[in-house]
Parts: sequence; structure tokens; C-alpha cells
Amino acid sequence: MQFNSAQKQAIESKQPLVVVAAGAGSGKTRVLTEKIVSVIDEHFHDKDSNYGAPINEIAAITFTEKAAREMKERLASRMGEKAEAAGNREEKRFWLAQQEEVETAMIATFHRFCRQLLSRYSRYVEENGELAVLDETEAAMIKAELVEQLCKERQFANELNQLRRGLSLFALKRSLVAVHDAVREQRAGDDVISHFSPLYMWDKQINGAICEQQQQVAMIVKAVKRAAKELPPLSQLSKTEQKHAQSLTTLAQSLQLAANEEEAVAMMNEALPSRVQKAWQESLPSLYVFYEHNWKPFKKQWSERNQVASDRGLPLLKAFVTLLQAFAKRYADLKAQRLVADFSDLQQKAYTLLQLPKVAAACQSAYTHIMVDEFQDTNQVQLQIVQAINPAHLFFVGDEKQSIYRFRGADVAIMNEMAKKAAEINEGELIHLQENYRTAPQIVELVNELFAHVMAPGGEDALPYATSYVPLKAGRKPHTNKQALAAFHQLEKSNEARSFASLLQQTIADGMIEVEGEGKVRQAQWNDVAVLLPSRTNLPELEQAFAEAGIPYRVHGGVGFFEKQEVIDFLNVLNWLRRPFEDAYVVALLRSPLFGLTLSDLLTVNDCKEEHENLAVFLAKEEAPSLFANHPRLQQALKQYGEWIDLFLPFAFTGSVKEGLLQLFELTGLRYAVLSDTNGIQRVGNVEKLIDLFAQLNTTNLETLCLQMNRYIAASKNVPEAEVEQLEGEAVTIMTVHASKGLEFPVVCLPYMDQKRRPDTDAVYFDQEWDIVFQLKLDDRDPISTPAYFQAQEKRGKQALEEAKRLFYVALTRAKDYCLLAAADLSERRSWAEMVEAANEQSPLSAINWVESVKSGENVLNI
Ligand SMILES: Nc1ncnc2c1ncn2[C@@H]1O[C@H](COP(=O)(O)OP(=O)(O)OP(=O)(O)O)[C@@H](O)[C@H]1O
Repeated sequence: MQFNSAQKQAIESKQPLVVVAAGAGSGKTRVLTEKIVSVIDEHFHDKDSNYGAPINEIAAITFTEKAAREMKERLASRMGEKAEAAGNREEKRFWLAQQEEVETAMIATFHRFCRQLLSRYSRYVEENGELAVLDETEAAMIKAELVEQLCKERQFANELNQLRRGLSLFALKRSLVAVHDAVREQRAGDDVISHFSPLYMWDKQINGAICEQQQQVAMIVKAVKRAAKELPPLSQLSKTEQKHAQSLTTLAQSLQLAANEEEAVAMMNEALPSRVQKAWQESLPSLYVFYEHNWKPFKKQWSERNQVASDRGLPLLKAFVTLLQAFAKRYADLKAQRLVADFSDLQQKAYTLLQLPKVAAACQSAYTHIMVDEFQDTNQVQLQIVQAINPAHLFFVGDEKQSIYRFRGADVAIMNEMAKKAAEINEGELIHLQENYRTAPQIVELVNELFAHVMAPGGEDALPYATSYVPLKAGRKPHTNKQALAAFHQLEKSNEARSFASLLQQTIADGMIEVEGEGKVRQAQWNDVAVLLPSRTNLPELEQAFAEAGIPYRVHGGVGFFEKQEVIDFLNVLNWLRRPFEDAYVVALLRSPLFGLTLSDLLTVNDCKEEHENLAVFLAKEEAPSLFANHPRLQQALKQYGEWIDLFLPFAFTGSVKEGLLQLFELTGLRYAVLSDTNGIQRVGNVEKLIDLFAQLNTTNLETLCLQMNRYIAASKNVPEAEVEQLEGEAVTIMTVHASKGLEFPVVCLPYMDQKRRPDTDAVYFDQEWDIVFQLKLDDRDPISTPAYFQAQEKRGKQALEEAKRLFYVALTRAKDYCLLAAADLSERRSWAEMVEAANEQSPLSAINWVESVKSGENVLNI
């Protein structure tokens, strides 16, 4: 097997701390696998070596279960090769024995690793190590239920009512769960929330805010002095200009006499003009620039932030912390009672256990090597677990430019800092892998041109969460196609999805893209294409456009579970069963594809019933269908509705919830209808997943089941579709950029380049540095914030921008042979399109073929 020199250096380095900062497609996984082989090899040749170790002393942490499985497969096959190539019998036996241990080796996700630690070492604290693990969906359902109960019980409590003046009940419930989850992922320690002190938090934030104000004022004072120094001679100025210039000079001299920041700002307010004139650009340039670039923004910020100085926010913070602690306690108690743990608990409990010196020491000798893949997505708790074990050798592999899990608590600053440390200390080594073997050199050139502009150049003063760009080197041979391998298409504004579908249809049908594989060149087919979406928002319209255009597709690791038609249909059936005499549910059922009535059908029905008669009651009458002899389709549907009443009402479960719902799925004909639809297997899987969710709720009462499910739907954000075996066949893959991480495709399409980045809008959230921050608008008065709210917001905005850049980088670097970028509005602010435009303006991106305008159905491609 061939490795380049940087890869070899990473594999062979024996330093206690090695950080491998690797670009996209640079062979990270390959290097990590070979690193394990090399450590084991050393152990075979020198049993006394400090560096060598057998496989059972190595913990290799991967980001997903799938990645762990793949790594085990690769490792087993490499060990097979080593056994084949062994120089003697003993060596052969050694490798075969190691190969046998691969399956049980600690090559796993952090969660599995923690679970193993708990089951091995819990005896030290007489705790039950064998906890059942709740998956994310189950945990979210329990939390939604508990927070609901809590808010109901405390509806008259003071703290709830205080917060309700500035926060809707929905937002409050959501914030409680979100802050709870963020703390559990980002702060090590099982009892952090119970120890939260609002007074301590408030003081910390006040001190931070004061410190920042002092810095800001010091900066503005410096700027005043600079501007005064650069004033032109008074003789060149008009009378008014002379007055302002003199005033600035006096201000610069007297500012040092100010007793504090407030006084300094008051002096500036008095001495500086309230406006500047355009003409001053020429006559008083230093004053003009100072006013526009320093003073104006400072003044705005100062007045905003000074509102914070009031202590009105403290009671609100106390109220929030009280509710948060009550919620955290209930959730913890319930899990203890049921002997279950969620993913965060596994990490927290492992961390707590490792605080016992006995456990840390045992673990340190059990694992002499800890290796972490995708290190850029590690969170603080995970880092502290590794640090508590403090093994003899640490090997971290990652790409800062691909850190895209901030929303789960991943902190890119961890990798940035660790890389710095590895470069600085004697026992460390930082290795860069930049040779990209995945992507055609023409696209690598584009990626370099683009991201050198988009991402910061790095250096000493780079922000800890910013991403600096180190260019990739093209490791693949140039593509045989000499044309541009990336195109940017402008789509129709009003019809983005359709116009994209039509563009893709033409491009593939006309054989316009060539891909290379196994030394051969061929035209791209549907299977080669992946459409990557920045978020799930556009999925439904894209699916519809593809279905209309006849493009075969499959949605990978789907999203938007509760927006899927089949899930909505099944919920409609259940809602009708629990309230068959409520018109809203009857209408929803009749309009669903199960009955297929249109609005005009319903109006026809409405015309036939008595004016004040309830629709549900009218339809339940036996003679109702006979009134619609002139509308055979309508009549048929109403007959079917009558049969449903006889068959299903009144509804009660006779056996388990799961059996009952599966039976309903069958008997209503929904299973058959869903199955015969496009993507039928996936759709059936989705309804079955919904049934499983219902079965996890602890009740057999349909009313309670539906209420609990509705709460869960409101509280859950990203429930993925059911995982079903995908059938073979030619189809385009549609997935989110997040899901595409670690994968590669011959052709990558990014059709929503103009999608705006959505700002984080939570009114209350958890910040690593400042703990809980918020801004609430109470009864339409001025907003009330915690003291560090503005600092936290500013940082949050910058972090979100950095993450958006990285998401774009991940998306683009999945491509092997071709990139198709598209957008309707090229200048949309806060979008990837804007990044491309800005980079192109600064220095034209020669590797892109710009296609002006593409109308659906019209062939105007000129690649
Ligand atoms: N030295 C090498 N010579 C040739 N091909 C290589 C070499 N190293 C890695 N590759 C190939 O490069 C491709 C990309 O490797 P891999 O998927 O491990 O990259 P990665 O660093 O994990 O990428 P990403 O982070 O972008 O997902 C693979 O097909 C791999 O076999």
C-alpha cells in the first residue's frame, strides 16, 4: 500500500500527542487504520516497547457506528494481509490472533466507549453499570412530556409567570429542554445544573460586560486621539469646520481626565458633532472617518448595552434557573427509576467515574493508545474524558474545515487548540495532510481559489472558532475532460426546484458529464449524482419536482419525518378515531388521500346538510350517501366513510398499542395505498416507525397517546425518516450536507446556493463562556437582557457564519468529477451564493463555468 510522506509521518510518529490536521479527501481513515496496524506491528517486534501495543489496548473512537464498522472491516482485511506476508509462523499466528480480536476491539463511537467504561468500572462505585440506553427520539419524547407536566403544575407559580411575560409557553418549554441538553453536552459533571447559581452567573456576566466596555472605550479614546492628530491646519477650514476641529483637539487632550468610562463617553457626546457633512470627506477627512467608522457604531452599541446595566434581568434569570433545575431533576429521577440513560448521561457518568483515581489509573493501563477520528467534532465532555484517562499515546485526526456539528455541542476550538499544543510541545507533533486523492484537480483548484477567500488566512490573532484555510494539493491525475468541471447555473426565480430538475434532466440525459472510475471514462448516470441540501426546508418541493420530471431519486437518511404525507395520513386516522364527531378531524380525514375528497366536494356536502347541523353528525347518518346520487365519486367515498364508522367506532385497544396500530394500518387500506406510491417501501417504513414511537408511550388510551405525540411533534426538530433497506436501481441520491460527511460522489449538485443562513433565534440559550444568556421583551417595554447577552450574540453570529463556510466546504469536497452549483438569486445575502460572488469579484474563479440563465424546458447549457 502506497502512502505519501506526510501520511507516513503520521503513521510512524511515536510522539505521545499527535494531531493530524487533514484536508478533505486526504486519506484520513486510511491513515488511522494503518496507524493501528503499525502500533500492533511494533508490539510484535518489541514486546518491551513503550509505543507498541496489542489491539485490545487501543481505543479508536469514530463519529458514527457505520464508520466504526467500516474501520473494523478494513483493519481485519489489513491484518489478513499482514498474516499472508508474515516472515514466519509465529508472526502469522500473531496477526491471525489479532484479527480474531478485531470484532471485540474498542473501535467504536464515544457513546459505546463510555458504555464500556461504565460496565467495566461501575463496580468501583457500586452503581448499576448495565443501563438500558434511550435513543435520541425516546429521550426527546420523555423530555417533552416532563417539561409539559412541569409547566402545567407550576402554571400559577411566580417564576413561570414572570418568564411568561416575555416568552411564550412554547418557547419557554423549548428553551428549558434546549438549555438542559446543551449543558449536558458541553459541561463535564453530572450535577452541573443543580449547582447553577444565578447570582454567580450574573456577576460573571457583569464583570465580562464591564471589561468589554472598558476595552471599547479605550479603543474609541485612541481613535479620538488619532483623528485629532491628523486634522489639517485650521487656516484651511471654514469657520464651522474650525469649531469642530478645535473641539476634537480639546477632547483628545481632556479625555485622560475622565474618572471612568461613563464620564469619558459623556465628554465625547458633548464635544463631538451630532452629524457629519459630506464635504468633510475632503476638508476634515480624519474627523469624517472617525465619526462614520468608530463613533457611530460605538454610540449605537453603547446605548443598547447600557440597557443591560439594570438589575431587572436577575429575577428572570433566577426564575429560569429554578425551572431548569426542577426539570433536570425530574428527568434524572425518572431515568434512575427506569434504569435508563440517554447519550449525554453515558458521557457524564463515564466522566464522573473517571474522577476516581482508581478508575482513571485502571483505564490508563487498559488503553495505552486512544485515537480519535473526526476530532473537529469533539465536545468538551468528550475531551475531558480522554484527558482524564490520560493515556500514554494520543492520536487525533480531523479537519477543522469540516466541523459542522456545533448544534450538538461540537466545538471546533478544541481541535484548533490541540493542534497548536501539538506543534508547540516537545512531546507533540502536528502533521498536515493536504494531498487530495478524491477530487479531480480542476475542482481542487476551484476549492482552493474559493476557500482561500472565504475562510480566514489564520495566524496568531485568529479567533478560536474561526477556520483558517490551508490549500489542498491535487493528488489525482487531471480529468481527461479538459472543460470546466464545475458550473454555476442561474435558475428561474419563481420556480427554482422545477428549473433545477429540468436542468439536471437535460444534463444527464444528454450525457454532458463524464466521470472516471477504475481507469475508464464514461457518461454520468443517475446513480453517480448526489444532490446535497443545506437544510431540509426545500426537500418537499424538490421531491415533487423530481417526481414530475421523472427523475428517479432516493432520499438518504431522510429528514422531516413528521412532514411526510404518510405520517400525516396515519395521524389523521388516529385523530378521527379519538374524536369522530369533531368536524376538523372528519374534514382532515376526508381530504386525506384515503378518501380523496376535494374542497369543492366538501362544499357540495355542506350545501346538503341543515345549516346548523354538525358535519360529522350529518355524515354519520345512514342515508347520507344516497343524497349524492349525482356525484358517484363523492357518493362512493361517503359510503366508505359509513363503513369505517361501523368497522372502527368506538375505538379501543384490545391488545398492545403496537398490534392495534399495525392492524389499523392494514385494515384502513393505508398500508396498501402507501406501498403502491413512489418510494413505497420507505413510506411504509415511516408509518411503522411512527407506530413504534406510539408504542413507546406508556399508555393505551388513544386520547392520551395523541396528546403526547402532538407535544412530541411540537418539541422535536429533526426526526429522521425510518431506516429501510434501499433497493438497488438507478437513482439520484438526495441528502443533507450533514449526512454526506465522509462520503464521496462522482457528481455533486448544490441547487440551493441562495438559501439564506437562518439566524439563531432562541431568546434563551446556553453559552460556554457565559452560561445562560437571554434577551426578553417584557410587556412591550424595552428588552431585558443578561449582562453578557450582546457579547454572546456577537460571538454566536460569527460562529454561525464560520460553520456555514465549513458546511459549504464539506458539500463541495464530496465531488469526485463534477460540481453543479445552482441558485435563482446570485446576490442573496447571507448565502453560499454570496460567498462565491464575493470571491469571484475579488479574483475571478477561473475553474467555474458560469451559465447565465436556465429556463425550465429550455436547453441553454454550454459546458
Ligand atoms: N496515498 C494515497 N494514494 C492514493 N490514494 C489515496 C491515498 N490516500 C488516500 N487515498 C484515497 O483517497 C480517497 C479519500 O480518502 P478518505 O475517504 O480516507 O479521505 P478523508 O480524508 O477521510 O476524506 P473526507 O474527510 O473528505 O471525508 C480514498 O479513495 C482513498 O483510498
